[in-house]
Amino acid sequence: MSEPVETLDGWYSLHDFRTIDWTAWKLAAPEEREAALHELKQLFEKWESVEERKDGSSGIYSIVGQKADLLFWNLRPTMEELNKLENELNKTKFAEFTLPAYSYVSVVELSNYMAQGKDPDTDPEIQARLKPILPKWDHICFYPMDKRRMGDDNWYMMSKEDRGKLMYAHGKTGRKYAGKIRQIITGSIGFDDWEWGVTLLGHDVLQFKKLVYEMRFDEVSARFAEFGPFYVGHRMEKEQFPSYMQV
Ligand code: VOV
Repeated sequence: MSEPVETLDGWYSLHDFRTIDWTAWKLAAPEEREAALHELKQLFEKWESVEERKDGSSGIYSIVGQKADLLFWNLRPTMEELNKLENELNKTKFAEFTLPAYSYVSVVELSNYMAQGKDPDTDPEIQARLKPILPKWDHICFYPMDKRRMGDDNWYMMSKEDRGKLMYAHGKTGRKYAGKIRQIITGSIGFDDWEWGVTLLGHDVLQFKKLVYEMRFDEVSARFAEFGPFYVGHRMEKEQFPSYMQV
């Protein structure tokens, strides 16, 4: 049997994709729309204060294309907190004008393929990666993925050493994009339909295409990666929200 790799697990993650019911929004009275936006602003402020206390992190994104209009991405120390937060959002007036588009439940994950003998509980760099305050970079790309289990291309039947070599080459490709793209890998085995969520943050949207394309040629992606739907979008400040919703 091949040996599993140990994972370090950090904050829990909920990617909550919504579609706006523009017809209902347009039909609503201006006071109703204003009240909905005011209530939502208060919720965003609450998320901001959680982030200031470093008890979690949140991002609001506008999604391009018909798969969704908005992404609310929240990271929290426990899954219960995410569940509470989701419920709170669902009870807002604003949520009455949204339809669920997609959601993804996972936990920030680091695998110890590249373990360097650091103590994960005290090492500040590892802790910052496990409990990431989302960088305020302009663009986001999210997709779920699996590692293939088919015939000779079965990731889970390979030795840890061989998997480690492929992951090393993967990391080498990724590091070429240092400063351009930040990746946050979240593990979702047992939580959601795919094995990992890949979230990329960048200053230039084109760099997502360049990185994902280049990685397709790495053996680990070429032989083993299966991909779900891709979502791409732009970060929004809470102050931009009223003009985004202006009709
Ligand atoms: C900025 C780009 C970038 C960089 C630097 C990077 C580096 C690294 C390192 C060093 C490691 C291993 C240790 C750890 O940190 O866990 C990983 C781990 C992982 N990655 Fe990665 N990855 C990137 C980017 C990056 C992308 C774009 C993808 C999607 C693949 C593609 O083809 O579309 C991806 C996937 C993953 C996954 C699913 C894992 C977990 C695999 C497992 O079996 O456990 N990743 N990744």
